[in-house]
Amino acid sequence: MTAERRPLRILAVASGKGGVGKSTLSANLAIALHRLGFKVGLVDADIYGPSQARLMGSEDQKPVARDKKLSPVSGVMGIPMLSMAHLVEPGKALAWRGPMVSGALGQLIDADWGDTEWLVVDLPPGTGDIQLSMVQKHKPAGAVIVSTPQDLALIDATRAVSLFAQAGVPMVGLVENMSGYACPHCGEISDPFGQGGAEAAAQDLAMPFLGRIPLAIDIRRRSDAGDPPAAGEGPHADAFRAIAQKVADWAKAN
Ligand SMILES: Nc1ncnc2c1ncn2[C@@H]1O[C@H](COP(=O)(O)OP(=O)(O)OP(=O)(O)O)[C@@H](O)[C@H]1O
Repeated sequence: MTAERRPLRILAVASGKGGVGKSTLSANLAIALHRLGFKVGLVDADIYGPSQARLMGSEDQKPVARDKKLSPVSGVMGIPMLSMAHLVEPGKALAWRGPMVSGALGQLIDADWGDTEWLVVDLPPGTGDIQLSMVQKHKPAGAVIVSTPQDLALIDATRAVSLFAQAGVPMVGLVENMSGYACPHCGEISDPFGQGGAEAAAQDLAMPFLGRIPLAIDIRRRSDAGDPPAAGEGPHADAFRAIAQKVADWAKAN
């Protein structure tokens, strides 16, 4: 009875640029952390373009509200989660201004998360209203930045890093996604976006490099089908687990 309830801590997953695989990483990271024994939940903070309901195979579920608090739905491996996709009709555009979006984000984050200890929050790309609301109101315990290896994405990633740094949010590290493509026919590895860019950028920014995820058809196919590779076995699951392990080490030390 006297045991202290552990506060829910937020792990923000962000990128400067869109389409670099932030949602894919967030879903797989949440699953990999869950498999490492962490009590994780997942919030899709991409209010205008939510994708986590699909990635986590929970599109058909509707959250209920109890005492004005939403109860999360259940994603892959029973991970509690919430996304605007659970609350609005599929395909319907949300024409909302900043304050409404910030209110919606608050409803998702301040839901009834039970004994969840870590909330992985998938942010929309860039440094706009949602990101500001996130750092000012919800104070993440740490941020993971996702980038592809090419220069333009890395410049944008640097901007995202700077937003969190200005707000005093600790950096967990940088993940390089879509690095190296293995041809499914001949096995030859090519680097459509260059190689090693994110690791070098992490060094320049004096932040840890958490690892790389290859550009792989299987990752796209399984994630888009609501069965993310981190939930299975194989080299992709191993790659996500290795990143989750580094995040877990950081979490234990902080
Ligand atoms: N490592 C990968 N290999 C292959 N496809 C990937 C990989 N990572 C992401 N994708 C695919 O790229 C597309 C964009 O990924 P995702 O939606 O995760 O990016 P995002 O950064 O969250 O995008 P947005 O800016 O729209 O929020 C998706 O179709 C996803 O399946």
